[in-house]
Amino acid sequence: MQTAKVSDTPVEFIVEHLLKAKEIAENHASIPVELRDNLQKALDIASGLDEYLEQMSSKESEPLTELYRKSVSHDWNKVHADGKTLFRLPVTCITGQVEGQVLKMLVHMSKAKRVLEIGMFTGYGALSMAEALPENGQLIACELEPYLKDFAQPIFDKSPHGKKITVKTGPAMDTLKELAATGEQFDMVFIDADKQNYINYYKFLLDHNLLRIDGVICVDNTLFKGRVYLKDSVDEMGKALRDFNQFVTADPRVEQVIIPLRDGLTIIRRVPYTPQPNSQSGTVTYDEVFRGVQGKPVLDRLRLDGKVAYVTGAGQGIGRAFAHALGEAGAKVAIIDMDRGKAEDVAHELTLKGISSMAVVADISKPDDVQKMIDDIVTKWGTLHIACNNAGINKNSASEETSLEEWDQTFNVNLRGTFMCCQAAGRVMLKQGYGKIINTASMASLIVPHPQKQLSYNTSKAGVVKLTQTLGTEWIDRGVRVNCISPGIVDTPLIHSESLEPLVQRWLSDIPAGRLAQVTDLQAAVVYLASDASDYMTGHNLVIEGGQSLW
Ligand SMILES: C[S@@+](CC[C@H](N)C(=O)[O-])C[C@H]1O[C@@H](n2cnc3c(N)ncnc32)[C@H](O)[C@@H]1O
Repeated sequence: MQTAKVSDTPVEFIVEHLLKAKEIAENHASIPVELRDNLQKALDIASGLDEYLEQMSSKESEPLTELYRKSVSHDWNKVHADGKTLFRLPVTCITGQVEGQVLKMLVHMSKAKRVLEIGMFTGYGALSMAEALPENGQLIACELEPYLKDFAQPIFDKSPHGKKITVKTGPAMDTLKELAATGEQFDMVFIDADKQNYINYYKFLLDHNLLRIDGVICVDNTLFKGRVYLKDSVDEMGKALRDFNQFVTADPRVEQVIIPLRDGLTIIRRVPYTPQPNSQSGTVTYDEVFRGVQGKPVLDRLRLDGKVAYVTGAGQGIGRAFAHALGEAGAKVAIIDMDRGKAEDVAHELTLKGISSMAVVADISKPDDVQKMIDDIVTKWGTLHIACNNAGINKNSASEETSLEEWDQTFNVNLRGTFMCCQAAGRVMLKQGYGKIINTASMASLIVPHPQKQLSYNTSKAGVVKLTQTLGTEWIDRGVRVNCISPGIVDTPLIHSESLEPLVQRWLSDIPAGRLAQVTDLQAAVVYLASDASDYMTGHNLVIEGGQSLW
């Protein structure tokens, strides 16, 4: 990678001055050898830094390499002399590999979906950030010079991430006004344009809510060759950046840090700022609605970090989806299934996603298995907060022909098994004064699904609802909430079996939503019922059936 020939960053200036000092020392025989040695050591440390950072940071993608090469070999003086750009663009203004990698990391870490760049140049920073955006992510790049949009676009087009980038040409402040007028908001902003306007861009972003709370602003060149802190430095740009840094430091709406990378990169986070009551704060009501319960905004109250959960029947279908959802929300999850292979596969899936997980084999119709599964979880993770009793079976037969064997099998798993799980989990939870039990009931607890005949299933699921209501009211004053979820007809491979496939069309005509449920339609509900956000809900049957029970 080509290094800048003209000093541009504090480190490059340090190197330049050390080289001069070394030259002077070499021309003066009276300079002690010790001083020369120390100068050389300082020079080695300073001059090796940038190269080492480049070597030890992830390599850029091919489109970025091409973009960099094309940018540094372009004759920008000629472009300006030919009247193609308003200003003469110095090639040193390109964001390089290391800073590009930092920006990319920040997009990943902040989980940004919408990014704004102010000052694109040839698009190195824009493409670096776009590479970290999700498929549906969007980056808007503001650039004064239309020439640069035409320069960057062919390389953006070669990258699978280029389609996420929209370039808006013209003065950035005009674009910011347009974006504010349409109520746009961003998760991350990179300010890297005309230095004198930094403060105006920053103020506009915060004053017009263009940056979401907890969003991040990265600002380049905030050390400006060291001139922001050098006492004898008086040039316009250095002064603009010094004023900018001071303004940000005094702004209570943000937290910030300057990283001494290249010419200085400030990272600013917009914090949930609450002015002191009694200040000139108008009619703001400073209660939990405003601040969030325990200071947490509503989505944070759905998090399950530090919680221990289990899901029965988690080897496939709804249970697997529940286990993923609880894990994604932060819980450790025990995958319970009769089938060891399936339980281990799902536990492995969770581990791949960085979720703590364990596979437990249990037949929940057997009391010893149920007790052992609870003991295994408590032994491994010390406690249990969330019990998701989902395992169940469904057998079809005309009622006049339903055998006692079918009835008993269904009830043994669906109702007796669920009761045993509730009881064993409940004993741990009542002791600690906290727990969330979520049972899987069914829309069949409310209506009689047809034309299939499933008396024992329907009756057992109605029993699950009554079990839930009874436990939910009996245990809530000791901190244990019990609720259930009643899914409609869920699109699983079973539905597409030879015997059931012909019924699908019939069911669809009974469903206002016009489609079967996907297991993912149920995931948010289990997280809600498992979280503190649902603490006032107990004994509830949460029906998710696309409206089917209403027709
Ligand atoms: C330091 S370079 C940006 C480098 C770029 N972020 C990258 O990743 O390589 C500054 C850019 O800001 C643009 N610029 C300067 N004044 C501007 C303004 N008022 N509005 C929009 N862009 C501006 C310049 O044309 C130049 O391309």
